[in-house]
Amino acid sequence: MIRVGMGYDVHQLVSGRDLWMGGIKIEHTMGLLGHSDADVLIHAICDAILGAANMRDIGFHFPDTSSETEGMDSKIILRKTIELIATKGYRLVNIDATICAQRPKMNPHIPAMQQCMADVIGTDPDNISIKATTTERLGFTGREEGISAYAVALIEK
Ligand SMILES: Nc1ccn([C@@H]2O[C@H](COP(=O)(O)O)[C@@H](O)[C@H]2O)c(=O)n1
Ligand SMILES: C[C@@]1(CO)OP(=O)(O)OP(=O)(O)OC[C@H]1O
Repeated sequence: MIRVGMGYDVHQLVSGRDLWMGGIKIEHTMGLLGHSDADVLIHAICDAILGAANMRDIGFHFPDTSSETEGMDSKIILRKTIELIATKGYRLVNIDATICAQRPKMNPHIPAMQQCMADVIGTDPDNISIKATTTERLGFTGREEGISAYAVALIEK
C-alpha cells in the first residue's frame, strides 16, 4: 500500500539565531526563531510523513511546551518520525519539498541537505528532492520576515 501526505511550516527570521535548514547550518545574517532549532524544512517534511501515515503532526508528538524539545536538533525529530511510521509498518519512499526564502540562496546547500537527511532517514539522497524559490519580494517571505517550506511525502508498506 502507498500513501501520500503534505506538510507546511513557517518560522520567523530574527537576528541572533543560527539558520538551520534541512539539517545543516547555513551562514546568514539572521536565523529562524522557534522552540526547537526551527528547521522549517525538516518540520514540513515530518508533517508530510506523519500526514501520510495519518499520525497527527509534529506538534502532537513533540510539543512546543515541553522542556525536552527546547532547542532540539530537528534531525532527532526526523529520525523519531521515521520510527513512528515504522510502528505502523510504513517506510518512506520519497520526499519533494520547496523552501520559500528571499535569501539566502539555498541552491549551493541542497546536496548537503539531501545527504544529511538521507543519512538520518536511512535512504538514498535521490529520494529527497529539495527546491527553493523566492516569493519575488512579496509577502512575509519576500520581506524577509520569515521562511516557509512545503513538503510532500510518499510512504509504503
Ligand atoms: N532562497 C532561494 C530562492 C531561490 N533559489 C533558486 O533561484 C531560482 C530562481 O528563484 P525565483 O524565486 O526567481 O524562482 C530558483 O528556481 C532556485 O533555483 C535559491 O537557490 N534560493
Ligand atoms: C518542533 C516544535 C517542538 O520543539 O517546536 P518549534 O521549533 O517551535 O516548531 P513548530 O514547527 O512551530 O512546531 C512543532 C513544535 O512542537
